[in-house]
Amino acid sequence: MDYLQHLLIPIVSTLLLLFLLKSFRNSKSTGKYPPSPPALPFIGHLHLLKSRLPTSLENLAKRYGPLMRIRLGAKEFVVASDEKTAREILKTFDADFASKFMTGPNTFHIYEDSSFVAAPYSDYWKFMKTLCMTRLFTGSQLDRFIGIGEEETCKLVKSLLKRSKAWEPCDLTEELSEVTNNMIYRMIVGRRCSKNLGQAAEIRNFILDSLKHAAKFQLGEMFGPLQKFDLFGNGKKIKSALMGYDRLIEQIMKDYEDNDLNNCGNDHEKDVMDILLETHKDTNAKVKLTRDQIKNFFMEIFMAGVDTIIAAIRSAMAEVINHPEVLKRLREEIDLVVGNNRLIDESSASKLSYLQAVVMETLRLHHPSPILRRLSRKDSKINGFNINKGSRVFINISTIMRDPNRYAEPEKFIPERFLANRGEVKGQDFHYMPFGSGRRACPGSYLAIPVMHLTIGALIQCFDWEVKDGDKDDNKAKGSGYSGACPSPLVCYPNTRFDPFQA
Ligand code: HEM
Repeated sequence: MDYLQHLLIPIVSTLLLLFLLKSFRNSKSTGKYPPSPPALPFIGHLHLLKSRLPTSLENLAKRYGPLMRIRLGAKEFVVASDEKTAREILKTFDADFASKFMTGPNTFHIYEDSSFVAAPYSDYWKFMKTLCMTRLFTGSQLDRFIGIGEEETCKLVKSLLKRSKAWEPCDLTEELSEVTNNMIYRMIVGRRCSKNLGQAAEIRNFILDSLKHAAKFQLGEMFGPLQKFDLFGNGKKIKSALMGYDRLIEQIMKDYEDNDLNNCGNDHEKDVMDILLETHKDTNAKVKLTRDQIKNFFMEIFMAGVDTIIAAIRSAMAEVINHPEVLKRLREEIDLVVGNNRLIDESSASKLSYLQAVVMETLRLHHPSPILRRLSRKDSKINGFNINKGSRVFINISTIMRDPNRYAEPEKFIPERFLANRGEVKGQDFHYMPFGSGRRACPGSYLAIPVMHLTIGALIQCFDWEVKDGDKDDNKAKGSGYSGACPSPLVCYPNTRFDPFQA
């Protein structure tokens, strides 16, 4: 015991001294660095994050301003919470903040340093982003994806017609989950595997499993030194789920390779896997893609694309069900433009301005991924404050998109506000940026928007909706975690209003 005391006293005193020195240094530089709430030793400001991350950060910003510093365990963050500060970071100094940082318990990732979504601003990231914007998610691939979207929407409507006939409730979130997952899967590997949609479900299960165990890491465990000890065995479970995914995707890749992937000539016939494997084999390509990078890219596309779309459609449906006046106006518009003898398709959806306004308002009020991340690549000055190279930056778009100076009654669902002022989703309005902005903006917006129009349009055109337990859905994000895209169940009865297959 004596021995232990002799050992502990100097360790604790040294740590305390280091902490006091650091606090003193920080307090001396308050004029130059963004303000920060008082921190506790070791945990920093973790104790101040009492609700969902975006809400906690919003509450702190009300006291400490639109640019503040916080510490979560061992890691320091700068948090931007208003339009002007966001514009500085995402436009004026976009290149200086074009890197990102990994979140989550990375120690257990099996494709180390292969991320695209969290990659630093590197040759690999630039190469992949250009590929996304020129071949993977635009042009003929976008046309292919919209065709897939229309087919999957038809399947969804047929499945709901059956439920309606049997007066069975359905969990709309679950139904949307299958449809959206199939869409992304078919876009990626549809040329070879479109018949095997069981594989799509398997991939989703592995990825969901890994995310479920990752979510069990407490913020303190995630940002502190405890992560590598894997105290509760969640790291091991993450690894095991990722290995399951790896086996499956490896098998799919081999199947493509063994079956002569160069079989199809133009991009219109290729799927995303074709294009990536072709790039992988191209000896003249600017960047040599590794197998791990391809596998990780697909996993990240599932993560970035599936739950965001599900969460957004789910929130839109709950809002429309909760607001009968919105439902009525939406339906009148659909009936007028599409008529009552065919199912809505993409070309008619693009003419429905109220439907588009409903989607825009949903993404403003219920954003599935409410915090943008950046990593500063050099020392800079934002709002007159110093930001050091290597600072991790959070941009709280959930707060920015509910700024009362920009939006009257910001907590209310009012699609009409986007009729008067159409706005746009490409990230040039820094008070409305559901797909982010600047170099790191979302490359999937061109896919997501038409799918949302199509699906919501079809659900409103064909069914009346009744929430199973009560009149309304509370439409609150249930996730306490990081991304916010935790779509909760929406159990309701679909009541057939129009059957397009009998028309
Ligand atoms: C409603 C649906 C979606 C929403 C709300 C959404 C939103 C976002 C946001 C806010 C970002 C971060 C942007 C930034 O930091 O400036 C992002 C990044 C990204 N999204 Fe989406 N997204 C959606 C759908 C999709 C889809 C369907 C795909 C692909 C098929 C996709 C792929 C990506 C990728 C790869 C990134 C990382 C880009 C980079 O780091 O350069 N997203 N998304």
